[in-house]
Amino acid sequence: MVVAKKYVVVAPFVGDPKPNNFTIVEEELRTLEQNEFLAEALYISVDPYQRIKLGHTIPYDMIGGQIARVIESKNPEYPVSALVMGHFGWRTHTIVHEDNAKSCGQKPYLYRLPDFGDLPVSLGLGVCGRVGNTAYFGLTDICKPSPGETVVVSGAAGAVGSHVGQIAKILGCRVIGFAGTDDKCQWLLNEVGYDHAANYKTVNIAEYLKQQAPSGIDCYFDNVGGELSSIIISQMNEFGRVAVCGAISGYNETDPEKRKGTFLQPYIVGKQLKIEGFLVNRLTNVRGNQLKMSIDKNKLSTISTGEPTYWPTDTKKISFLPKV
Ligand SMILES: NC(=O)C1=CN([C@@H]2O[C@H](COP(=O)(O)OP(=O)(O)OC[C@H]3O[C@@H](n4cnc5c(N)ncnc54)[C@H](OP(=O)(O)O)[C@@H]3O)[C@@H](O)[C@H]2O)C=CC1
Ligand SMILES: CCCCCC(=O)/C=C/[C@@H]1[C@@H](C/C=C\CCCC(=O)O)[C@@H](O)C[C@H]1O
Repeated sequence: MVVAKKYVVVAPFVGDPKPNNFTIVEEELRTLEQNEFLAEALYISVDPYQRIKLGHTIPYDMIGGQIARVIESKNPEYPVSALVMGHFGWRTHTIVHEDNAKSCGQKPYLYRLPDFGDLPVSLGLGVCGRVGNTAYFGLTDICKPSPGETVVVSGAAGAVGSHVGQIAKILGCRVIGFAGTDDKCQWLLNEVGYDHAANYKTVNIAEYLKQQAPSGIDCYFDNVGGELSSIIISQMNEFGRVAVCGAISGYNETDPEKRKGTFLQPYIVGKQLKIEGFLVNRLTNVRGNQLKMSIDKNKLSTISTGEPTYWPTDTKKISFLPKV
């Protein structure tokens, strides 16, 4: 009999998530029924949305995507040793019934990974998975940048932002990023390929943008929300486009007073801006063929020719997950 270990959220998140928000529980798994398979986690994704996905009554099993290997199967579509991406949560072993997995709220819920060749399969959670798709579809479907335009990215050194910058450069744009340390900014400039990068904690953001984007901003990929975003949006050109991807500056903030923002409507109306929020699942569902292509061919072939680049993250044992 297989005993799974899983993370259970036992205390609500207040501020930064902490180890005592979780406990690890052992779960004895039953034998497989027809059409089920047993998946063993190889890589588990730790993402900002996991702390704000609401509607759960404590205690609940921690959510999240993982790359897993099929180690036992009664489903010919998922034979032993196949690799899958699935939203199984933070757990070591999962009995998966394809129909149940497909009806869970977080699409894309379950699919087999293509052969990644020499590339690490963890990319199925990164550039060849939701991270890459969020960057690619958010930028190209919503910002729709043209060559020569100026694109600003917040959360630029994060998983999504570092890919947005690379894709924008591939599309021929001038790219400016904001990140929270000088080291991250150097990395953006020297390795990721951003044209300009600044530490939003120490720089005068409005002045910096006037210097580095003297002709104004055409596209803004917003990962953070809050005051940084308000300053950027107030400097956009006529018909500028904003892809609102996330609002990480507020995820740990429990004081509603600190979430109040600048009155932006005059800029939005005066400059006739388009500001659109998105969840990557909508864009990948609409462009389902491209999602398949991106994990089958496009992303992998562009990686193997050198762009976009990915930076594998150190992997840790499951006991380290809350610290990540
Ligand atoms: N819409 C969608 O479908 C999806 C949205 N997202 C969103 O994309 C965003 C980025 O996700 P991802 O790249 O995976 O995250 P990462 O965890 O890789 O990076 C997030 C970065 O955000 C920065 N950050 C944290 N707090 C603040 C703050 N107060 N102000 C400005 N920056 C801050 C931090 O960098 P620093 O040190 O530079 O501050 C941090 O490293 C998130 O908002 C996430 O919710 C992600 C996936 C799908
Ligand atoms: C202010 C919320 C911004 C969330 C951005 C984000 O990281 C989205 C990630 C999605 C995630 C949906 C998570 C929260 C959405 C809240 C609304 C809801 O459906 O409850 C998940 O579904 C897949 C990620 O791409």
